[in-house]
Amino acid sequence: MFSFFRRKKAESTPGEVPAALSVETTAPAKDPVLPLDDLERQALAAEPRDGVADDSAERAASAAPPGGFVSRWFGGAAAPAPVAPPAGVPAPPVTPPAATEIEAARADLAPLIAEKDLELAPTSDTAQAARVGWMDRLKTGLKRTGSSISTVFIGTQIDDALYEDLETALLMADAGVPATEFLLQDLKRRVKEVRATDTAQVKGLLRDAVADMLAPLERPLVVGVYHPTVIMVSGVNGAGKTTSIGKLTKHLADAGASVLLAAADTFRAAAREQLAVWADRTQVEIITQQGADPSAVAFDAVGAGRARRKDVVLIDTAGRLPTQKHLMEELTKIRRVVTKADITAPHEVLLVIDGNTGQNALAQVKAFDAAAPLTGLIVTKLDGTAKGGVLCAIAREKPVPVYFIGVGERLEDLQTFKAREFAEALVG
Ligand SMILES: Nc1nc2c(ncn2[C@@H]2O[C@H](COP(=O)(O)OP(=O)(O)OP(=O)(O)O)[C@@H](O)[C@H]2O)c(=O)[nH]1
Repeated sequence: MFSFFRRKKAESTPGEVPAALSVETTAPAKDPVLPLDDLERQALAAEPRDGVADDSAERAASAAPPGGFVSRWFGGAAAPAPVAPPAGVPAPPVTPPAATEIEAARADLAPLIAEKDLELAPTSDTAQAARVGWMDRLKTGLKRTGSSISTVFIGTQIDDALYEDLETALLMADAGVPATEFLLQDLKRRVKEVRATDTAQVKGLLRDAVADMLAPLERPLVVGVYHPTVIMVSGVNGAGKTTSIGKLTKHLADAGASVLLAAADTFRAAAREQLAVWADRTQVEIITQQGADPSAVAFDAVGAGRARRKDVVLIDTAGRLPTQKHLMEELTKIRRVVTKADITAPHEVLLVIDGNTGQNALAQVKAFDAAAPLTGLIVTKLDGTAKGGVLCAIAREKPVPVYFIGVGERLEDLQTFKAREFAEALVG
């Protein structure tokens, strides 16, 4: 699910709900590669880039509230102006608002919320089929490797052997030791509580336990509180970043948001071309600069997003491995430079993980979070994996919200993560 708050027109009377919502119509991208024009360059050049305190550490700490699940912070209805302070003047501290302030901001914005919370719900029969298909394919994957959790419950006895088999099955599905131990204990408690007498009941209780464990990861991606909402997308090579950006762009554009893509993978020509294809398909603009510093592209894109009054700027970054220290540092730099272009940005830092990666996905979450604090995940390729249990490991050991799951290569194959559905697919 993502919530999309419409832009409040500057000329609107306070409290007045604009009759015609002010989201721009995205112009068809005739030439998908749009360099900054002179005026925009001058406007950006006029904005000092120096003297902005690096508040990333403070923000990293503050963006992780107890439990670590609230993935974003709001500046309230009156978001801080997205400009850098004059040179030499230290940046004002960016303090995340308290929960009550967030609620107040939401209430203020309520009349401006488009339609209501928009959800990446299946909009067509095809998408509905893809969703059903994903659940089937996840279950099939688990069966194929002989690690099906479901088969554990074929017998009738609730005994130690059942729990042992279940432990093995959970570990085989890459749930990891801490999550597996937690789930087993939780399950035993539930079994005792309801005095379960047959294994079918136990299976249902395990579904509940997994769903409860994953529930905190089910969070909406909110865009539209900031203009533009700047979303950085990171991940290892081939995880599905560009494809996911394409899919997300489609959903955002369908919801009426104007999107600007930034190809900050400046090394691989194919990566830029791939993003340009998605831009073309979804009819949005894209900023690319061959061979440029990725941070410079990101900086320019944020500036262009403001100048062109975009609702969302999506920054695609190059694939990198956590072991490639210099590339991880580059990610830190991109994030820092984005903050220089807009002191409130990036508003979201997403990590795309390949659902087939299993336990390594957890290591990726930790490593990327250390380089550029994460606010959300997109888990791809869940249409054919035996390792979906890793989400339990993430929930237990490094809880970062899962905004979306990828269940195929088509545009409509991006689904909102639903803990209960996932638990049902995993447990069978
Ligand atoms: N089956 C399946 N394939 C996917 C999914 N998401 C992405 N892919 C495929 O995975 C491959 C890699 O996707 P990309 O989007 O190019 O990955 P990337 O992370 O941008 O790659 P780099 O730029 O090389 O780091 C492509 O063939 C995609 O079609 C998914 O949810 N399911």
